Amino acid sequence: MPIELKVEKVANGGWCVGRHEGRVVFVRHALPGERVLAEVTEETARFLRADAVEILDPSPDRVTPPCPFSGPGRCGGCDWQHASLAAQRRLKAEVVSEQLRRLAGIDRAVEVEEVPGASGGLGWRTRVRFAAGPDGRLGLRRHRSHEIEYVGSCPIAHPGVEEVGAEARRWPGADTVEVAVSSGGDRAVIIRPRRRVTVPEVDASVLLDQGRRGVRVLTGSPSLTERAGDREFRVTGSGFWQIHPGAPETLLRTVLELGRPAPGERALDLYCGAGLFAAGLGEAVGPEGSVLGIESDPQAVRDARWNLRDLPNTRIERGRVEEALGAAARADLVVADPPRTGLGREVVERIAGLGPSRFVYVSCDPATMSRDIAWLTPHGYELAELRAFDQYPMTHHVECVALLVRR
Ligand SMILES: C[S@@+](CC[C@H](N)C(=O)[O-])C[C@H]1O[C@@H](n2cnc3c(N)ncnc32)[C@H](O)[C@@H]1O
Repeated sequence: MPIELKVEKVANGGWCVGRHEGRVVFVRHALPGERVLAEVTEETARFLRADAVEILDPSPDRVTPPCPFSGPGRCGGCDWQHASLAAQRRLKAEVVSEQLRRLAGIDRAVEVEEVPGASGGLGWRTRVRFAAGPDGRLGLRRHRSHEIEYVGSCPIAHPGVEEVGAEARRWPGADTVEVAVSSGGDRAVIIRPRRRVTVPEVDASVLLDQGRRGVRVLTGSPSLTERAGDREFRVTGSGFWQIHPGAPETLLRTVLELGRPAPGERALDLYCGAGLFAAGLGEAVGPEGSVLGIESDPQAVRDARWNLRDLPNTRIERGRVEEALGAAARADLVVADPPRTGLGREVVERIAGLGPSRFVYVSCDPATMSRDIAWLTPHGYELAELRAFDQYPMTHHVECVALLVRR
């Protein structure tokens, strides 16, 4: 039986908050201010989760979703297809502000900026990992489910991903099939096999089999070429690279603007991936300065070392930041771009112990970022600037770049 809800404010993670018989309800497919009928999808003692299945009073921000596969019980890839792009950015800004206030005690108005390269919030995703069903058909996972929504196409995928045509083929034996297009013009298909895969014909220059024993090249070369500014980066297989085409340059520029690396300084790039920020830092600090990048993925470390081979002042250390940071001595500037889980207390304390005058925190989760900022505050750091970017339109995700300075 659906329940009737008056939807209140937005919450982190693509939910809005309502109330039912004294319990909080986290509701998807709704917008603040709406009255909806919602189907309960999960019930705990403290809260309910629900999907809005009928909109009784729609918000003026509601639009017809551009994707025919989105909606209650359908593809779980997007959260805000039913909101205008302006409303999505407003909701994300509210979430970042709220997390900073609640978890770090900081009152700050936030504006979420557009990232160039995604007209109307569509056609931006340069890497899409499809799940393969038992018959080899491809689709995307439903929200909080292993079930697959068999999408004929994905409107947030970059046109190059769609041109590969992977969703139109069958991939018997595959577990997942990732399609990646690079700014250097490569089109790659990376297959994770469940058993022997029968590979269909697709329009890709690179075909890789990324099994348990590493990357096996079926066609082309094992790596893609990405470009940011006037530099080229090698990224092997499904190694990390920002998935919005405008993100590498936007983030690199913002990191350098906020961090202001100066000639002769010592900088760290934690969770450095293929070396995007380390490259910019290495150029800025010059031959008298130095940059240490730390990264745990062995293939990303090999890529970063290759990408920075013309910058002898940069060094990449392979290891988990939690352990490898112990060997670092002092730093003028620290840049960190951790996964969604954030830094954690141990890494926060190690960073503070290095005594940088500036710390630039690149984060894809405003909750863990705000928590880490709260842990940095007693060490004498304060939030000086914050930029937020709509790097994942149609989803609830938002990218922040925060500058913390030592008082
Ligand atoms: C969000 S990506 C950032 C990469 C890079 N800054 C970029 O923009 O291309 C995070 C990176 O951290 C690495 N990573 C994850 N956990 C780590 C850890 N505990 N220590 C070191 N690196 C880690 C991942 O392999 C990934 O390359």
